[in-house]
Amino acid sequence: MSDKTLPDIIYTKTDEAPQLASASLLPILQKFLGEADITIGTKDISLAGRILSQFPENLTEEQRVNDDLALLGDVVKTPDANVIKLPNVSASVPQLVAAVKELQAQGFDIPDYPEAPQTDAEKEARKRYDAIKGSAVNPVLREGNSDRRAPSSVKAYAKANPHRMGEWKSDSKTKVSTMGANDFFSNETSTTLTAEQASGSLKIEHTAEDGSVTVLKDGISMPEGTIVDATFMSAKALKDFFHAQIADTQADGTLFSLHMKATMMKVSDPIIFGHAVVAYLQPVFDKYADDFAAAGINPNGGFGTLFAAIAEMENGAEIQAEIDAVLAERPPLYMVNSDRGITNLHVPSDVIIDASMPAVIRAGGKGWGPDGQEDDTNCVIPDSSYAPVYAASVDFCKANGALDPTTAGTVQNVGLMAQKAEEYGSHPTTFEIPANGTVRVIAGNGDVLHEHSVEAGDIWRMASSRKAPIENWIQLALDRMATTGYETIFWLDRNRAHDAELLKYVEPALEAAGVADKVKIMAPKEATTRSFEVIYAGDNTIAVTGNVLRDYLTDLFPILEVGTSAKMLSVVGLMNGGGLFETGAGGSAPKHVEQLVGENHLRWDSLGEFCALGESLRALASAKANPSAKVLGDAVDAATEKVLAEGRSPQRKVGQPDNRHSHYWFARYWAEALAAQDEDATLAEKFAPLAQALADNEAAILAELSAGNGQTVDLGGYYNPSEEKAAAAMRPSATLNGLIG
Ligand SMILES: NC(=O)C1=CN([C@@H]2O[C@H](COP(=O)(O)OP(=O)(O)OC[C@H]3O[C@@H](n4cnc5c(N)ncnc54)[C@H](OP(=O)(O)O)[C@@H]3O)[C@@H](O)[C@H]2O)C=CC1
Ligand SMILES: O=C(O)CCC(=O)C(=O)O
Ligand SMILES: [Mg+2]
Repeated sequence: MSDKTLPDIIYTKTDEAPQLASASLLPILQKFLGEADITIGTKDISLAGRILSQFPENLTEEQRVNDDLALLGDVVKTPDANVIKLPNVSASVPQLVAAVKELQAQGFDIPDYPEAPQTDAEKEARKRYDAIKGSAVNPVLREGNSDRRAPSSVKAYAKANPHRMGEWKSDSKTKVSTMGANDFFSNETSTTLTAEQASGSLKIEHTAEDGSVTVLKDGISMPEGTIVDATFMSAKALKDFFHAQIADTQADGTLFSLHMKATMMKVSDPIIFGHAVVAYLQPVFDKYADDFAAAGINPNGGFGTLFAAIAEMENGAEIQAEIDAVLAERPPLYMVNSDRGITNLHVPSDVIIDASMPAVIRAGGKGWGPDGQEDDTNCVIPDSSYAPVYAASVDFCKANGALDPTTAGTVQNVGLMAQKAEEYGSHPTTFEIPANGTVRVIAGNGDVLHEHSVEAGDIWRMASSRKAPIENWIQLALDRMATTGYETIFWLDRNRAHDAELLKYVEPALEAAGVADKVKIMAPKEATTRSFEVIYAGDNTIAVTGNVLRDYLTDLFPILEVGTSAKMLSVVGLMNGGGLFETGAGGSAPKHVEQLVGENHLRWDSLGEFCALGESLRALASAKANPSAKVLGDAVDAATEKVLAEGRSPQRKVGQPDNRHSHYWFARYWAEALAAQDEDATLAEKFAPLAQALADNEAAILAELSAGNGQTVDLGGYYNPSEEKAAAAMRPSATLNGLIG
């Protein structure tokens, strides 16, 4: 795209803590880059922005919002792309409903989210909301594979300043429980498309026991060489599993915790979550089945929406009393917030496996119980594809104690991600099966690629991985291996259908590169144990994984090694050239917003933004032959290292330095590094006075940044905060603002 209106670097506007941090950081970036005539501008991919962009006909001219996600989806396919991507909300239904309510209250005349659409208008609204829901941004922007690792400065800092780690005891009752049969892992079949099969489009058909055929999806076109998997989870087996786990947790005397990813797996996982909600309250769901049906209750939203709906029912008090009685008999639930009584089963997006399991493991196998105390927990992870990774982690820590951050090596990741690879691209082809029968995937030439006998309620899905992304991923892994010399492991299980197809690409490529004897191929469970052995010994390894493990491991290992995944370098080399620079490997930290609003302290660490910026500037330097961009980028790295070395990162408690203070120090160290370098005399001259002024005004600036500590903050909205109010809160230093402009 040669759109002259696009800035050199696009900085995304997202949600929650990263968006608040941007209100302070972006003006600094604009000032610094502006001195080198580099433009940086925003595109809005926030949840609120994405909702508003889909209902132009409901809005006034002034209220209308451009569909920036669609625009960025095109940009990332161009060789000029240079996008800094901050984490955004991947909304569950309760979050989406809350965002819609907030926007309506702000005067935007958008429709309600229709839970059970009836009219054509409701069906149309639901279709648009379904496209916004869940992980709707990352799959669009990730037109490349993922290279995530802790920068060496971050590792060095963690070794010198270790974070707190919980103690692991060998008699810990914490464990991971998984189905192991009749789940996605065990039912999977996989095949690679031949030219003939790819010549026409694929369709997915359901044939009921009475012979009636329903086309679940057709017109799916995929190129030759695409790996196509299909599988299903048996609803009956899942229900039995949850009941068995509730009993098992009771017997163990631990907390019941459910870990999945209802955001990224936006079709399958809310259904799985709903089954857990029903199982936990089974006697109530049985007794009040007719009342619940009449009230249109959908358990997939969790206890939160269930309790709210019950409160509206005539016999609501009676039902709630029965629920309380049932819960009193159940094992205690792992809590999201014990002060407010929010359990694991309240909201499907509160406990997200990539962040939640590392937190349990870092804490020494502990979760929070309803009494506000830490306890051992049964970590229930229904599907057995990746649960063994966490089981092996727990076992390793039980046997060897907690990881010691002062001596630990590192696990880097090269992840297959491009073009909606694997399960994370499967939502349009995931179905809750309406009736007993057979599901078939039929190729353009009539070949039946997959066939499964299914029962009503089973969750069936098809996923695909294209050849070009796979080849790019293998090459990226080999490049990283050559650069680092680290032990390189492809986390692939020969006994898993999909992985066996993937290995048909991987093994010949390793042979051709002459490294087949150097690279290891290990199933996820064994690869986990091996990787722990390596980092406990102080050595380093590269985990070459599929899309889901990319996600899981780039929280797991960073959180154990360096205390957070916020400080990760997260680079997506785009397949058509250009780069997407993700900031950190974590999310949008909703708890941080609560703290800012409550006591005017933002503990968000922008180190991920700093790392992404350095990479983005160097990419710009080579793409546009702009040597000043390289000088700016190298100075960013110097400043980032100094922020770490001097302990200028945000602290957790009000009264301590926060995100705003860290931005001041970053700006100052960046200006100092630019003034001190001798590659670009013009830039050095421009930044010397700014560096001086930032130093001279240190006391005034820090005092002004801290002046509002402890007060409540009005942002004018949660999903759609007022830009003026956010700027006022995040830029409280008149002195700093005067210098930055
Ligand atoms: N790339 C993306 O776009 C991603 C988006 N998400 C979205 O983020 C939201 C929250 O997800 P969740 O699973 O809770 O994960 P988060 O990463 O937002 O939160 C987990 C915890 O990690 C810590 N943390 C994360 N980032 C930072 C940071 N920069 N500075 C300091 N601490 C940090 C915080 O812990 P502490 O309590 O120690 O402060 C936080 O409470 C969801 O809406 C989810 O969909 C999630 C992952 C990736
Ligand atoms: O897109 C999302 O919802 C989450 C992405 C994520 O967790 C990751 O890429 O690490
Ligand atoms: Mg993640």
